[in-house]
Amino acid sequence: MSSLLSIENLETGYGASQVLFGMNLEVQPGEAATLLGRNGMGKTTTLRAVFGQLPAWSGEIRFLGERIDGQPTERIAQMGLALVPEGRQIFPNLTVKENLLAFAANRSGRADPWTLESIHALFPRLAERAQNMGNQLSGGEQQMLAIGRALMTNPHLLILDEATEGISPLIRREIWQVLGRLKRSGQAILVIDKYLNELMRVADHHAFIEKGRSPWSGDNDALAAEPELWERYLGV
Ligand SMILES: Nc1ncnc2c1ncn2[C@@H]1O[C@H](COP(=O)(O)OP(=O)(O)OP(=O)(O)O)[C@@H](O)[C@H]1O
Repeated sequence: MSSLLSIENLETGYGASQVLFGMNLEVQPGEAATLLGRNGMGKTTTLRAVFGQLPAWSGEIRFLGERIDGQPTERIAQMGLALVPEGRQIFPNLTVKENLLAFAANRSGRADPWTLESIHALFPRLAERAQNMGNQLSGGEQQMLAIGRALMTNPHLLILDEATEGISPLIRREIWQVLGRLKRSGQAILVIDKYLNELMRVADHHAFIEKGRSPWSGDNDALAAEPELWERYLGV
C-alpha cells in the first residue's frame, strides 16, 4: 500500500535557525495517526512544511504519491489536504454557516460529500449557532467549526494541530468522539494533541518527534508496551 502522506528526511527552519533535522513521517490511507512530542520540538513546523508555508531545505514530502514540497499552499489544499490549525482561524465576521460554506468542495471526489446538514448532524451545536458570527463562539465551538469547515472540503487527509487545546472537558470529549467516528468511516486523520489516552483510543499509529527528528514510530500496541517512551519523549 502506498502512503497517503510521506515525509522523508525533511530539513527546514526559520532563517538561520534549523528546526527539523531529517524528519520522517508516514500516514496510510484510512489511518488515524498521531505526531507526539513536547512543546517546541517541531510539530507545527512539520505541518507548515507539509502545507507549503515553509520551504523544505532538503528531503521530500509526498501526498498521494506526488511531490508537494515546493508547491504552493493552495495547490496542496486542492489536492485534498485539510488543516485545522492551532488557533483555528475562523473568519470572525462571517456566520457559522458562511464559514462552513467558504471552502466547500469535493476534493476527494467522495460519492457522499459532506453537506451543511451532515456537518450539523455531526456537531448539533453548529446547527444551533448557524446564524451566529464566528467571533461569537466559544473556543470549543470554534474548534467544531474549524473541523466542520475542513470536512466541507472533503479532504483525503484531515490534519489537526492541537486538536483539543484550551477547550472545555465536555466539548473535548465530543471532539474525541467525532474523531473516532470519522476514523471509523474511513477518513484518514493526522492529529497533534497532548492527551495520550484519548489519542490511543482514536489512532492506530503514532510517531514521536524530538528536536526535529523522529526517534520512534509504531502502532498502538507497540506504544502501550513501552511506557518509558512516554516519559522520554513527552515527560508524562
Ligand atoms: N515563526 C517562527 N520563527 C522562528 N522560530 C520559530 C517560528 N515558529 C516556531 N519557531 C521555533 O521552532 C521550534 C519548533 O517550534 P514548533 O512550533 O514547530 O514546535 P511544536 O512542536 O509545534 O511545539 P508547540 O506545541 O509549542 O507549538 C521552536 O524552537 C520555536 O521557537
